[in-house]
Amino acid sequence: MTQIELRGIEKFFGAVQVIHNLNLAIADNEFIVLLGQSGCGKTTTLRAIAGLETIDQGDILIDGKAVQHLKAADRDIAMVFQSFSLYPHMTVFENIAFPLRATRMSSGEVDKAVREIARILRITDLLDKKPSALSGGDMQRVAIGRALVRRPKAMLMDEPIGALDAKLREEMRAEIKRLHIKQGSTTIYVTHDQIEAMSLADRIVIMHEGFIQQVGTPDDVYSHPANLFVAQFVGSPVMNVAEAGVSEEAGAARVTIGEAQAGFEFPRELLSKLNGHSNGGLTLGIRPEGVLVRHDAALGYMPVEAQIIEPLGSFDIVDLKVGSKMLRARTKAGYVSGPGEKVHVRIDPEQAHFFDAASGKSLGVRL
Ligand SMILES: Nc1ncnc2c1ncn2[C@@H]1O[C@H](COP(=O)(O)OP(=O)(O)OP(=O)(O)O)[C@@H](O)[C@H]1O
Repeated sequence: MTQIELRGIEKFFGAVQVIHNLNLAIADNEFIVLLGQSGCGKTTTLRAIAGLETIDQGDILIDGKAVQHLKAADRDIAMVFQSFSLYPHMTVFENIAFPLRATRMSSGEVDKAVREIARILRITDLLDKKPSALSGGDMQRVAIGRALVRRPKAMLMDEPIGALDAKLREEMRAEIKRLHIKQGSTTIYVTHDQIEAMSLADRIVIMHEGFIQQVGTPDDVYSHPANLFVAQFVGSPVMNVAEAGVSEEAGAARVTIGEAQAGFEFPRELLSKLNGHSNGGLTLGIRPEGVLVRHDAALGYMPVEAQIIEPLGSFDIVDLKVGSKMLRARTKAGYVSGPGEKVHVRIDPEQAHFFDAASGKSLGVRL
């Protein structure tokens, strides 16, 4: 049982504040991913939990006990870094056994513990090898084994697979997930890779410039982004955003973007749901899969010209000019044959997001 709670954490480096009033409660066995661009404060947060960095304000509680004044060694937390920090002169077995040597375990118990963790990580056949004989992925498996072998209260991982090539990263991602399901330890994982975050996390913490932007399940942050930053940070290709105008016309709501004369038809209830934001200061967000494209004219569809087509294998991303604004749509591969083709476009109201243009906050409108 390990719960971790961060309360009102503030951190300065000199005069620069890099963490602002950070609050987060992590449940037992939860896999939390801190996600954000380089420099947003993820690593500093992780190091503060581990005790490798001091904090200027706030409390770090492990199982309800404040630990911010404890040394790293007294917090019983293991950490895995991006660089493979193995001892080169020791075998894999000795590397994994190392944290246990300082304990009172008998050599028989150490042997058993190392073999058990090696079995879970599928590295039993590597136990007699030296790190120099291992691939990058195997080195990181050993580093994870060494971190887990003493059954720490929590596992912290800082971009543990960031240095591996794409194929290996994918493999290791699955491995880390499998390991977590099997071992079930409270884990905090730092990455700037949203696919890694989406595939691993129970909940994702999205950070920007030292502030938490949103905490939620992968589906929450993708389907209900709290603000424009999250909306554009999560999802690839990125969400289209455009300043929008909303008016009432013929019993329906009409949403215009990019100074286009014609607008997109939305259900009338949009007007009441926008709560007075319909007079301006509104930003529309729509993911490429919410931009619907068809060849022939149909009710509610606007004629437009395709600009650029990006084939991405199983689907294409097609740039469409709507007034002065470019909207990116996701279509079946080859659906639009080339630039200049005339197609018809519509925005799926159910997939539309509306934000306050000034604050960037989501207005929480669901149609
Ligand atoms: N020891 C330090 N001294 C001064 N500034 C630091 C120190 N460590 C980090 N910073 C600054 O604090 C901010 C947050 O850094 P941090 O490493 O936590 O970000 P990050 O999101 O983990 O980024 P990255 O993915 O690049 O590690 C950055 O602006 C960084 O330059």
